Amino acid sequence: MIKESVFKSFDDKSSLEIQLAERIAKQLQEAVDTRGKASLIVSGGSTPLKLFQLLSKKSIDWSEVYITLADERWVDNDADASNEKLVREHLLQNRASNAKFRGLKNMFSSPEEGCLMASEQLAHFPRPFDVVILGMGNDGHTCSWFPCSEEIDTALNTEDVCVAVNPVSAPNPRLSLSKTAILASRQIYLHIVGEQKLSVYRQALENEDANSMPIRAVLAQHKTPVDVYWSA
Ligand SMILES: O=C1O[C@H](COP(=O)(O)O)[C@@H](O)[C@H](O)[C@H]1O
Repeated sequence: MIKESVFKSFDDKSSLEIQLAERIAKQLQEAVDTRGKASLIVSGGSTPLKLFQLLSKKSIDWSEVYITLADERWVDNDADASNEKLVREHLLQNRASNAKFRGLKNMFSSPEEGCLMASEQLAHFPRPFDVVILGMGNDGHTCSWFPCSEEIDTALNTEDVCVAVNPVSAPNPRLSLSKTAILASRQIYLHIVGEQKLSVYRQALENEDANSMPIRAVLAQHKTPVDVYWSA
């Protein structure tokens, strides 16, 4: 059993989103005040929509905040499955419309071909990343570290920033930040909602094989602080 992460439980989704948005905004502004700029890595999927909307209204020097994705589906940027589309529609709005956003998807036809360019685009991001917001799937994946993919070992062990992933049980080829890149951060938040994800999270704490439960690669490490925000 691992107990390194802080677990915060909320009775409802809305209280979680309000408090997490407040905390992230404070950390980003502190980073700008201290180091002149800040970096924020965000996930896609369905969980963070309201959190993004709240964050977008926070009073931060957004023009000094560099934002990218933890992972992307290799689809057009205007496709419904695109994480970039989600971020543009829900986070890069209001005050956050001034942020410096770099997506992971580029003109190459596959994530394997686009991987190098995507990594290079992130070269000017402030490191370590100030804040990383992760989600988690019911199969225990985070970012696009899919347990069903052939690339899972690479995603968890490469020193490269990005990795191409082809999940078998989920749609779309993906480009994901690697474990090495994600852990080179000052603060990671795992944002999960619902009883099923709580159960998956608990299984990940018990299961010693990160390849079959990749979120464990984030939870079972001592390098980077991880706060888990869960609500019913
Ligand atoms: O495919 C993905 O799934 C996870 C979890 O998504 P959710 O819909 O269950 O919130 C997400 O964190 C990741 O960025 C996304 O590409």
